[in-house]
Amino acid sequence: MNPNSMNAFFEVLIHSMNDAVTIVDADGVVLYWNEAAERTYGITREETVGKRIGDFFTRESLMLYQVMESGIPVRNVYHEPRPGMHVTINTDPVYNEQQELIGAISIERNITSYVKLSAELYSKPTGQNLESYAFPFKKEEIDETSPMSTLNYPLLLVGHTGVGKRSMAEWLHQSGGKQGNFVSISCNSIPSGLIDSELFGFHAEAYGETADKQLGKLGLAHDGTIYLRDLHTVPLATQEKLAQVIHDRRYYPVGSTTSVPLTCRILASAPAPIESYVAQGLITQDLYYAFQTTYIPSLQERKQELPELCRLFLSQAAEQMGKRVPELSSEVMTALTSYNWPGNLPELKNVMEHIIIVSMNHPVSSQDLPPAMRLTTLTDLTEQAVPLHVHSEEVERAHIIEALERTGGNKARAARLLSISRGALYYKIKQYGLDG
Ligand SMILES: Nc1ncnc2c1ncn2[C@@H]1O[C@H](COP(=O)(O)OP(=O)(O)OP(=O)(O)O)[C@@H](O)[C@H]1O
Repeated sequence: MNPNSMNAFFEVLIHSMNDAVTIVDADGVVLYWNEAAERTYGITREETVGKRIGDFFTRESLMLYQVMESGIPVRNVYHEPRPGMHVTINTDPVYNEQQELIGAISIERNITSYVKLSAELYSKPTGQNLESYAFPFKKEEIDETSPMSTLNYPLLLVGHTGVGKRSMAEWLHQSGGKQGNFVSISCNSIPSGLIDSELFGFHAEAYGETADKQLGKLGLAHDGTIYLRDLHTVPLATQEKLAQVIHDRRYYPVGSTTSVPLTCRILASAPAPIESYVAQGLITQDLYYAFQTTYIPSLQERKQELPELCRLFLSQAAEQMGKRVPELSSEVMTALTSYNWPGNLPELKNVMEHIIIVSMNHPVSSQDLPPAMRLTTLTDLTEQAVPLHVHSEEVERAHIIEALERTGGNKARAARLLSISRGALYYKIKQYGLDG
């Protein structure tokens, strides 16, 4: 394909994008200004193309100049270009084949509707029970006949650490109207030699123990639910027995030749991706297929629920500490949404507790967040005064006049404000005939 056709494709691509695209040459002169940019800023292509970007925008243009100077791209910089409009910006320098700088591209994603939605969801209580609302599955969404709600159906909850598997299991137990206990067992904390008796109990005669100690966790969960956390750490021989128990719905206490009926529901958890644990032989095929498997998404896959979860954990922490539940500003919600949450719900809980401890102001600002999740804003990146070289001559002249007026004619201070040397300012004052 010839390069001109390729250019035609790129041009259509850029103009059809929903993100605002600005392309400037190495002097900051606008080469491209797509339709989304026209919509976002209310300035037409005809007005911008061929002009210096600095004549229209200060901070945005500075970022383009900065990446051209540093050669380092910037990602996900948050900016509120006008009140109520929220964007995140990616900017990259562009080089030709000889590695010479030829300009820069900035792509701005308008996240206003998302930020507004988050703020709305955060501020409008739904009137539902928060605990259950905070689960990735809604009670009414779970079909009565689905394995998730069907009583006594063994269910394996798969997901990364801290996604809420245990809470989900407890909720299934409670909402299933079980009479018996919810008994949880962390399989990786039990020495492998003891796990069988821990689960199945043992025959009193074989060990001479008291009657109370005969019951294993399966027995203690009579008419209730047993939750086996980290199923993949159960020794393989015990896994085979468990698969058999699920199949027969009966089990043998250790040392006994008489089987007893299984009267509880078995729920278990394992990390994702479960298939790799099965492939590695850490979970036997028999046991894996004895369960229905349900994937619990990580927090970064269910960010739409962040406002609810924030509200839940904030109110829990506030109640514990006897404090008021603070408002979260849209800037904070944007920062929380941009973060990836590798630690899932416990990390979110922790951050909400941190906010309650440190926040003195209402609403909470992004400064109240732990440093790793504070937003980089355009203002952070472009804090210094506006250097003169970003503007065209006409605008440059106006800026010099303004700087001189602001400093009462003090040329040294005006030069500092414009980020140029005093000598350069004298030269420009003369060039623009401002010395009369
Ligand atoms: N729906 C919910 N409502 C309230 N708190 C919740 C909810 N879901 C999870 N949590 C909280 O999130 C934290 C992590 O949840 P949980 O212990 O259930 O995760 P997990 O996936 O079982 O963790 P692990 O991988 O360590 O076994 C807990 O503090 C729990 O109280």
